[in-house]
Amino acid sequence: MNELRIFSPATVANVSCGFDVLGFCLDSIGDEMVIRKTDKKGIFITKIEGYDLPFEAEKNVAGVSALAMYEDAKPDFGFEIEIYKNIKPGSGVGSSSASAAGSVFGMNVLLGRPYNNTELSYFAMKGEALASQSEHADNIAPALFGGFTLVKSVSPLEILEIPTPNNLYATIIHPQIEIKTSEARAILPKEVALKDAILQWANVGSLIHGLHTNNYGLIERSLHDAIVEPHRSKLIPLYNDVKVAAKTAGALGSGISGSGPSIFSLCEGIENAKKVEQAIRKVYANSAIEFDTYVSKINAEGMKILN
Ligand SMILES: Nc1ncnc2c1ncn2[C@@H]1O[C@H](COP(=O)(O)OP(=O)(O)O)[C@@H](O)[C@H]1O
Ligand SMILES: N[C@@H](CCOP(=O)(O)O)C(=O)O
Repeated sequence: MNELRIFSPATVANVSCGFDVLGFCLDSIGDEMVIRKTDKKGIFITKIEGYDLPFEAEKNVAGVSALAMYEDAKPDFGFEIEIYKNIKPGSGVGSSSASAAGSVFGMNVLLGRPYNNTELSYFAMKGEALASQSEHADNIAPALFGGFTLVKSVSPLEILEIPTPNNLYATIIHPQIEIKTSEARAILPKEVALKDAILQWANVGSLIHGLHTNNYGLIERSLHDAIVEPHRSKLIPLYNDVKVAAKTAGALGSGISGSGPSIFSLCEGIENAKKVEQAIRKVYANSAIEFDTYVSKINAEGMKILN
């Protein structure tokens, strides 16, 4: 095989209480990428459609992760990368991670799959660091593994796959403003109060237990963020109104998706997820801000090979 086209999914990182460690993979939003072997050695980004992004491999997250893997694999050929972007950069649903993870996923298939998903996450993290100025894998791991993932540690990289209750859906609203992950990280405090840390690790533990035991009530009671949301929510217009509307319409809970501005809600069942979508659309419909909404099953598979 010399060429393949992939679907590289969007993700929701953090999942309220799990800043930098928890994430899940979406089904209905993502980019497409074509990865092709070429005789000329090196990494070449040859096409980008959808958004204006750099073609130089060193300046594009897809190129940086590809170079990290290429330097390790040392093949006697090169790769061309085409990026068909649907996920707006700065959206908070893993625009950068879809590209950073997509290039290495596709190259790995063309190389005969020498790397496992954790190794691919390691290379992808190098690309993600270009966009966010930080090496985290909570947006990359779910794109590569699918489902929910927990990044237990980045050095050494250890990623755990968490089971997803069958009837769990996500509703996303993406207000069309750009928040760069690097900027949303820069406003966070360097230290946290012990009382907030206690709340947070109790919620992370109970959210993981709720996911393992299909306990929607426990998931609902765990979707709280005492540490990051108070700072970042100020960057997102109508944030609290969306949370209240989603809860009133039956969501288990809502939070900032990744570094924002997208807001996710988790819902039991597709009917609930669609009701929540209608309710949060009404919140933004009365504003001057353009927005998109999506309802998605949790994508258990992650990346998909299209042909
Ligand atoms: N292939 C790429 N896809 C998306 N963003 C990229 C890519 N390459 C470089 N970037 C840069 O990364 C930044 C967007 O990443 P980030 O702020 O993390 O947004 P998101 O939360 O949507 O992933 C922008 O500055 C963008 O120019
Ligand atoms: N944990 C990171 C996740 C960023 O995700 P993205 O989808 O906004 O790229 C953070 O919150 O900074």
